[in-house]
Amino acid sequence: MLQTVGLTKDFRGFTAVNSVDLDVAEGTIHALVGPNGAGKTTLFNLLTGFLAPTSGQILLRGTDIAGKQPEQIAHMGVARSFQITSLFEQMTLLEHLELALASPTGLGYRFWSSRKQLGRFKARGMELLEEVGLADRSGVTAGSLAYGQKRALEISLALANDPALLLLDEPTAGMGLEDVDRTIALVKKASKGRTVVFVDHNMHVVGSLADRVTVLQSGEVLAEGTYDQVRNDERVITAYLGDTGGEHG
Ligand SMILES: Nc1ncnc2c1ncn2[C@@H]1O[C@H](COP(=O)(O)OP(=O)(O)OP(=O)(O)O)[C@@H](O)[C@H]1O
Repeated sequence: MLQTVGLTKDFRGFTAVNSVDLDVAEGTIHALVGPNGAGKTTLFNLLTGFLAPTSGQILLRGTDIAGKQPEQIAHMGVARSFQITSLFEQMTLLEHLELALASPTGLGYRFWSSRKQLGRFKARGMELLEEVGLADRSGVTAGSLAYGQKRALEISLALANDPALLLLDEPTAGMGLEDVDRTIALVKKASKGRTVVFVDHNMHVVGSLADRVTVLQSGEVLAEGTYDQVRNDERVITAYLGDTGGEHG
């Protein structure tokens, strides 16, 4: 589904992603982990076109998408959620979904689109809210949601255009235990029929979801394998013990 070959990103002489070879099989859930500053977010930004690579290839079902614009990559069936919430506080949940569903059509993100035009996305919007457990909140503004619900809304937005590849940047960051478990169940459900790549610092989340885990350190792949393989890997243990970030669980 997704392969990177020698993927590299330099920021004025500092190599944040260094010759990364990643192989994500179709239909799997793949975790990217690593200490703070390992290059996970930069890698995500490369995969989704928010950054252009310095060198290397990004093959999406065999087509090189390196250097393409985010919207071109989105049209090829890739969606992402962000580490920091990116919602419109004053808009209702259903309006968020309607706009997300309208965006790839001729309507685009036109806030002046008439209610009638957006209305045709209502049924699908409600289905998506149902999927993430927010159907009963469809008419409230995003600003009034609890943190965990905001993150669930963001996942529903990423799912709106039925992506073949879903990228989730720290889907459980800042969540309490209950929301974490709810999100694990949600991602499992959302992964049916698609490929998921996610970044998370919470090893409970990684162990519960990931078929494969790639461990990054200083921009390079340190280890790759199943969760049990990588967590028993000496190099991985050393990398984490050496990291004083302290949020890895
Ligand atoms: N635009 C930029 N310009 C210069 N350096 C950058 C830029 N973006 C990221 N970096 C550097 O690249 C390295 C990797 O950062 P990145 O955010 O990808 O790591 P990460 O693994 O996602 O970390 P975290 O777990 O803290 O989110 C860091 O040292 C960071 O300071």
